Amino acid sequence: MPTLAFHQLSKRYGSVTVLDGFTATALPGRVTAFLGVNGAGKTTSMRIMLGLTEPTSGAATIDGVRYGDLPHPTQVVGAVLDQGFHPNRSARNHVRLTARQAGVSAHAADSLLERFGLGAVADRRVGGFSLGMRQRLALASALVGDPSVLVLDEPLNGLDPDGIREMRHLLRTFADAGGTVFLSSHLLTEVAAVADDLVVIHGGTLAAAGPVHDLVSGDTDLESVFHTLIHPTDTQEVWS
Ligand SMILES: Nc1ncnc2c1ncn2[C@@H]1O[C@H](COP(=O)(O)OP(=O)(O)OP(=O)(O)O)[C@@H](O)[C@H]1O
Repeated sequence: MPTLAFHQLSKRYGSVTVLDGFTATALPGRVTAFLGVNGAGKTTSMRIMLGLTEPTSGAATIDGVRYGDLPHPTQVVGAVLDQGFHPNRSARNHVRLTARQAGVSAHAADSLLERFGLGAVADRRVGGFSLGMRQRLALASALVGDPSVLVLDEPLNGLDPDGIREMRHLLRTFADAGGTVFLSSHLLTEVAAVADDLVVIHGGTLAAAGPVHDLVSGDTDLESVFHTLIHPTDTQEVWS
């Protein structure tokens, strides 16, 4: 099962440096949460991992191979990024189209819609879907190629409590079966409940990484640990 690795990743847009030697890994069998303030470079790093953005230097690899060099990328990596759904396309057509591109049967696509509770609305246009329904559809599409890696940009956004519980269960099951899950989120309480490992990015570089239980313990919670990392002079140091 694949390890995701960001090696000395840098990305500049003109005079703006977004990533500045960012190095981190996400391991198989683990749910790794990717944290950072707005604009920290999480989406940019994920886009580089998925071959959608070119780094200025460094590389992002999946078991040592860049996404663009994988022979069958959709069978290795499932991704949820900015959900650019065609609003007039039905959920069924959307997943079937993704399935066709991945060389998967329409029947398998339909079963995924059922599995994600979208069977009853499968023929409705996605433009009328709630944010939570879009998240489910995006995840169903990401799983179409039966990948061993999931790269998910804010997959918990817009989900109701049941949706969050289902998502947690799905990610846990996926990782327990050996899969690699790498997800960004600002919902720290939910992250603490689902993640095994954390990767925190700040100032374009790695601010902290490691198992949640090593980083958050005793009377601290993830929120205060995160705050201390991002504003180290505000409070006493939490991490050594
Ligand atoms: N195509 C682009 N051209 C110029 N700047 C960009 C481009 N894409 C991203 N940026 C900038 O890079 C920075 C990092 O953006 P990014 O979306 O990666 O952050 P993020 O950590 O995902 O933020 P958020 O938590 O708000 O989603 C931002 O300042 C953003 O404006």
